[in-house]
Amino acid sequence: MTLLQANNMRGGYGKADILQDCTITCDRGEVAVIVGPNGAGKSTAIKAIFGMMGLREGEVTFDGETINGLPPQARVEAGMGMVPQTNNVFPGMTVEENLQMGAFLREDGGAGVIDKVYELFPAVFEKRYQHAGELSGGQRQQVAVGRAMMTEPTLLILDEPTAGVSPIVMDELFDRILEIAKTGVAILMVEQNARQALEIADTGYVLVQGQNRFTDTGAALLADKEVRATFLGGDQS
Ligand SMILES: Nc1ncnc2c1ncn2[C@@H]1O[C@H](COP(=O)(O)OP(=O)(O)OP(=O)(O)O)[C@@H](O)[C@H]1O
Repeated sequence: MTLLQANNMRGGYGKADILQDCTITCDRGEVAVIVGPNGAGKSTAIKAIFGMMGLREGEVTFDGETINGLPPQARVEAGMGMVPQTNNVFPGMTVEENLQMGAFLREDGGAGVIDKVYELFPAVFEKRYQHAGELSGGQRQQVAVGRAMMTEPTLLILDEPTAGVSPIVMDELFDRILEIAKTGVAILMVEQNARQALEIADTGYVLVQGQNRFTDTGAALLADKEVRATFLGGDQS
């Protein structure tokens, strides 16, 4: 049974449907990446999957249960973790406090998990007593991912984790994300850096006007002439 199955999603803000029959799935240990032009509905798709937006049609199942009616907090309890695109850390709190905030659902306070997060992100460990607002963009993203990991999610959803970071920092973040996937966590990620993201994707979704335009392995999408020409900025290798 696939961990996340979001079938035929239709919905949007107000009267307009941004998502038009959009289907996204993601399984344990798999990296699924959603790419596509600006305004295609990529962020909207993951908002719907996380319960931040209702659907007019379609069904989202998680771990075998239909979760359409559940609010985000209940989805976190069910095993989803979310890293929003912006405002994803508390700048006036220390790094460690940020991580502890991520453990709000845990009865054990997350003591053992914080060590795992520090192991995954040594730079975060080094800065643990600094205010998150003082960190570089890449380090802040690591804290944001670490915060989401504090509930030990089975599905980690990331909205453009590499926005505004340098290529080196992007590679580093993708390496960490792959490491998380190797532990069996399902990763669902929206990315502007489509080429680099598809390189690490087991499955890629090219979304256009709220619909699946292409769905294939990351490698197959990177090799597809039309995808390259239309969505990956030309035919460079
Ligand atoms: N809260 C909102 N209220 C109304 N319309 C919205 C809202 N958020 C997004 N939209 C609109 O929905 C459409 C899809 O937006 P969305 O952010 O999902 O696209 P995207 O593919 O993630 O694009 P980008 O790469 O630019 O972030 C856009 O036309 C956007 O203006």
